[in-house]
Amino acid sequence: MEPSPSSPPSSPPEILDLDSIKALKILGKGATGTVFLAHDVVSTSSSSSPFAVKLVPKSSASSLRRARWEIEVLRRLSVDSNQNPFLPRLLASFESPEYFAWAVPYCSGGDLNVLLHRQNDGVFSSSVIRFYVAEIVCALEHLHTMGIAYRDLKPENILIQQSGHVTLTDFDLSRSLKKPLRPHFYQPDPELIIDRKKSRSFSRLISPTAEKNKTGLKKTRSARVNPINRRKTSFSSGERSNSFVGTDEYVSPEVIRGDGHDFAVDWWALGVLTYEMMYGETPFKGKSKKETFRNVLMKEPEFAGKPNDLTDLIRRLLVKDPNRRLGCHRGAAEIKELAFFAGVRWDLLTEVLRPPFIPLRDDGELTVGGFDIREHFEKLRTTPSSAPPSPLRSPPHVCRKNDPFIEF
Ligand SMILES: Nc1ncnc2c1ncn2[C@@H]1O[C@H](COP(=O)(O)OP(=O)(O)OP(=O)(O)O)[C@@H](O)[C@H]1O
Repeated sequence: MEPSPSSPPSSPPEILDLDSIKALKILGKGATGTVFLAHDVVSTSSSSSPFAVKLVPKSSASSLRRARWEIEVLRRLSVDSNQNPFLPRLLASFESPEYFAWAVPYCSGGDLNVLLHRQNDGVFSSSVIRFYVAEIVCALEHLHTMGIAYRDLKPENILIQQSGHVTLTDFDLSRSLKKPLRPHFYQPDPELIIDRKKSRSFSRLISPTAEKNKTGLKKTRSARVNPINRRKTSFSSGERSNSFVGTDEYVSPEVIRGDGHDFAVDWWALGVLTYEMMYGETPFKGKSKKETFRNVLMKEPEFAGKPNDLTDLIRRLLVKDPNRRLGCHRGAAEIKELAFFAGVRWDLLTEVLRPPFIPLRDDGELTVGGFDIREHFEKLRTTPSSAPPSPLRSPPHVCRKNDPFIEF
């Protein structure tokens, strides 16, 4: 049973002791915070592995609210009975008058944007897309059953764990909505739960219908829309939100129109993401934000080549009317039933031992020395316009392609 949004964690997360940790490098910098790779310099345990620490300055009421909310979501995801393999948990947190800091497990494979960009033609094969989309569907399904709309799905927010499985990150734009009342909303189709005994390699967990993508379209990084309120936020029934949030190429028509939105915004964004993984570019990108938004509202996505199960999935997710969009009635169950996922053993996803890309192990070289996160924060605070020192920046993550996986 899912805990209610107000369920307390089974054990309170620890206080992050900044005196006992050192940062090894900067993993990423977003609009609100800086994420460090850190390790515990006090712990004598040989098993203490590096973790990620996000530091968010209390620079405005909105950053304060969003950081508090992100910690709250992570706290809920850390409740024993509510953990999900494709979502992070909170390891520890700390609040000072100037900032919030919190620790989550380190994802050594970097993000999906970098991984996609590193492919020769900037696209994934349909079997790789199937693997990532299946895991993302499960993560979104879990959030939705908690009553949380994620609202910021994009490649930059999908991290690759050391195991090669995905983790969603960045919950500051997510929103608590009333859980769907329809009784069968999240009931999986029993026929999708298939024989557990077969191989644990993902290549055998799915149908071998990989069709090669032949486009070589260029990849661009999507820009985040400032979370501004288009209209006064109102929750008439608690089921819809009117705030205008997201990343412009990923924003759904209902958000642009300011109609109010619900969980269907995540299924729209999943359609954009899947398209981007297939073609290397998002479907509605224009020369300006205005043109992008016009395309989102008016233009149908273009598909090169013959229609197939993958384009069918994307087409159904990119339906402009949220009430006719795939997932709007029975949630993830509707998506899991599509032909593109035929043969996927949803209950075995985490047991796939050979995901498409496995990060190279770099833990050994990482756990020596480091710098003080607070000193780094102070330096940035006193020189606000200066960029973070470049040597601290993370080099592009290197993943090894999992050769057996790409065979089918
Ligand atoms: N657990 C993690 N392991 C490895 N890298 C991480 C982790 N968490 C975050 N990162 C890196 O840091 C980047 C920024 O993280 P995050 O998106 O949480 O920050 P943000 O300030 O909220 O960004 P945004 O502007 O998108 O809101 C990510 O894109 C990723 O590259």
